[in-house]
Amino acid sequence: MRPRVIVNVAMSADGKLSTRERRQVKISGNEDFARVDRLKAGCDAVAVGIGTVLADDPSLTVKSPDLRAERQREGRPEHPVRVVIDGRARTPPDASILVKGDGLRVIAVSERADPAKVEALRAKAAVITAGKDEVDLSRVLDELGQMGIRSLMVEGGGTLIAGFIRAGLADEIYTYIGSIVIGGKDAPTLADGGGWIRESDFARLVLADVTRIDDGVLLHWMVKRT
Ligand SMILES: NC(=O)C1=CN([C@@H]2O[C@H](COP(=O)(O)OP(=O)(O)OC[C@H]3O[C@@H](n4cnc5c(N)ncnc54)[C@H](O)[C@@H]3O)[C@@H](O)[C@H]2O)C=CC1
Ligand SMILES: Nc1nc(O)c(N)c(N[C@@H]2O[C@H](COP(=O)(O)O)[C@@H](O)[C@H]2O)n1
Repeated sequence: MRPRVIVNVAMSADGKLSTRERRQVKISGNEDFARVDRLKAGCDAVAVGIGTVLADDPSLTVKSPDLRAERQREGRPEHPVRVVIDGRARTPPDASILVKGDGLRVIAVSERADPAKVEALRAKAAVITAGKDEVDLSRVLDELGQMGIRSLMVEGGGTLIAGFIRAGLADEIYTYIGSIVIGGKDAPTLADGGGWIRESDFARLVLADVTRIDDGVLLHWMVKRT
């Protein structure tokens, strides 16, 4: 059974995830970061693209000691399984996602990844090879499902999220819209890459909830199945 895919991003009022040079920006306030931590703690796994690892060096750990303790009481590991979608095996061996906090890591690579880099990563993570040039996200979800993962939070960035949407694999999207304008036509957005041209290809969403948080607003969308 494939995991349910829940996308979460924070964007500026003009829809940007970071600056045009891909520098991380604090968009969420404390209340929203706490919500993100709860969402992550409720999921079996959390994924980012290699672009986010190289730009932000996130750890993707659960930050709240109470939430980590709750997971352990429930017989779950302290942190969700941390997953990097990394076609060419470019994850640095000292990346925070590999060295901070206990628990399983999964790196999903394509057949084009350098075998020596893949072998080096195997010392720190389970490696899934799926897809010829790009990572085949559908196969990755199948493999994660076989590992018992039922829910996957996708934290970004925009290229990876577009990949999940394009493949029809995203189930829910949380967008926190903060009270800043970042600007720049080349700054990352929720769904980067080539985008879609035909209206029939656009993902269709149903608005499930709207909540004021900090100085912004949280939108919770369900992705319509076509
Ligand atoms: N505000 C927020 O909530 C967040 C912001 N960000 C920002 O996003 C930026 C990074 O985003 P991106 O550069 O778009 O990188 P990304 O994190 O989306 O990674 C994209 C890369 O993943 C690899 N990939 C392999 N297979 C793929 C597939 N099937 N589909 C898509 N990608 C695949 C490709 O090498 C691709 O270039 C950073 O500036 C970061 O700060 C990232 C996460 C959350
Ligand atoms: N939810 C949210 N709000 C913001 O304002 C952000 N800048 C981000 N960024 C993403 O959060 C991840 C950080 O992970 P760790 O704290 O290192 O575990 C990372 O993927 C950022 O891009 N998110």
